[in-house]
Amino acid sequence: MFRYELIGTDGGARRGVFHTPRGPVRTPGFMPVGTLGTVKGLTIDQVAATGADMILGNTYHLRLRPGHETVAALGGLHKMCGWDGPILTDSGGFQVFSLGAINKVTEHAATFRSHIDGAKIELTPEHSIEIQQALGSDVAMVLDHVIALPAPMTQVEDALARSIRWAARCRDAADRQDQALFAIVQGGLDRTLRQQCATELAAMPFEGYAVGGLSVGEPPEDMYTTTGFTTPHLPADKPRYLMGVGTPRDLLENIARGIDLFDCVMPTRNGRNALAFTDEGAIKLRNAVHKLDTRPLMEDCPCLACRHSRGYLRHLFVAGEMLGPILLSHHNLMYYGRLMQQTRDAIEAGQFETFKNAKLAGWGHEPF
Ligand SMILES: CC1(C)O[C@H]2[C@@H](O1)[C@@]1(COC(C)(C)O1)O[C@@H]2CNc1nc2cc3nc(N)[nH]c(=O)c3cc2[nH]1
Ligand SMILES: [Zn+2]
Repeated sequence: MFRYELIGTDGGARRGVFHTPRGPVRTPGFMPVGTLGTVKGLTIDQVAATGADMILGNTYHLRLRPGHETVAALGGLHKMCGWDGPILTDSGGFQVFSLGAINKVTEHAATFRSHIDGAKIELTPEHSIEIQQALGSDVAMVLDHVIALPAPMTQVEDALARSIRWAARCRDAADRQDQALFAIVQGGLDRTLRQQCATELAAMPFEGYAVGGLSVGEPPEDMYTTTGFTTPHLPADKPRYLMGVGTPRDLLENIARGIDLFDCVMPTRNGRNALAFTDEGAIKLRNAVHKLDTRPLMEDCPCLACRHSRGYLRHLFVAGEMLGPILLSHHNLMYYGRLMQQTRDAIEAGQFETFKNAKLAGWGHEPF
């Protein structure tokens, strides 16, 4: 049902395919974030046109609204959204700690109040799996205990140990052949803790392995270092997914360190805020400098925004027209999708290092 096929490597970079019952996921690959069953502002066909093979949904958000039983009654996440490719759902581990109002963590569960109506919700490893099964995602994530960095070492160790125990409970609860379960490595920025955690989870039967606890505000170099000493301890025959990452530079730096899959709100969130990703770095469309610019964002981009001029896009944002965020979200996801396609080609050609350096040079020093 689920199989990771390693096609080739170039240094630390891997070119592969993650085979799933709903189709193949080309790696390295980027997953657009569809938190509430929609990639904000885009139709599912527009998302497909960006080259995405798999999209992400969120257990925490969908549990609160419209509710996992409602999603199930509407035929499950795929049918409800109209996406018949693979869907990965995050477990709620991160959202409870980043969005959930006052939460309490015991061995049994993470308890929080809904940020929507204040209802008290108890998220156990078993309940997270139950929700993800009701949503019908192809890949489920274990429930983990994510803590904000920086944190005292004792707190990092405590959350790490709980995350491993919760991963085992998720493994026991996840009994569907058609739904993969990915483990999540924690351990802060500590080399020893990360390697211990990766090794312990690698000894358990998971279909994939995520590196969690990063992209939480740490300096990019610390993220890259941490990924670099974690991936060698993950199984080479399973996909590796770096959660919540990142900028185009983050993607290439982490692909160089053995990461296969990514998700991040940046392309869509920044798109809604008039920031465009291009090979020359970020373009802030509200800037007056674009007022009379007749050029598209990028000459060779097939997206919906690049049929128009920068001047028009700026006008849409200045006027507060809803088309602005829609067009720029499409461009940014197309940029990420094309970047991943170019990366896969570069790895196959044994040119990844040259390709990465050329991209970094084009993006400049403070790219995004
Ligand atoms: C809260 C919100 C919407 O999620 C995004 C975004 O803000 C923001 C805030 O600032 C940026 C960095 C741009 O990204 O951080 C989030 C992206 N970083 C991230 N997502 C994660 C999801 C995770 N899920 C689980 N189960 N376990 C994890 O350890 C985990 C770690 C993660 N790290
Ligand atoms: Zn474009």
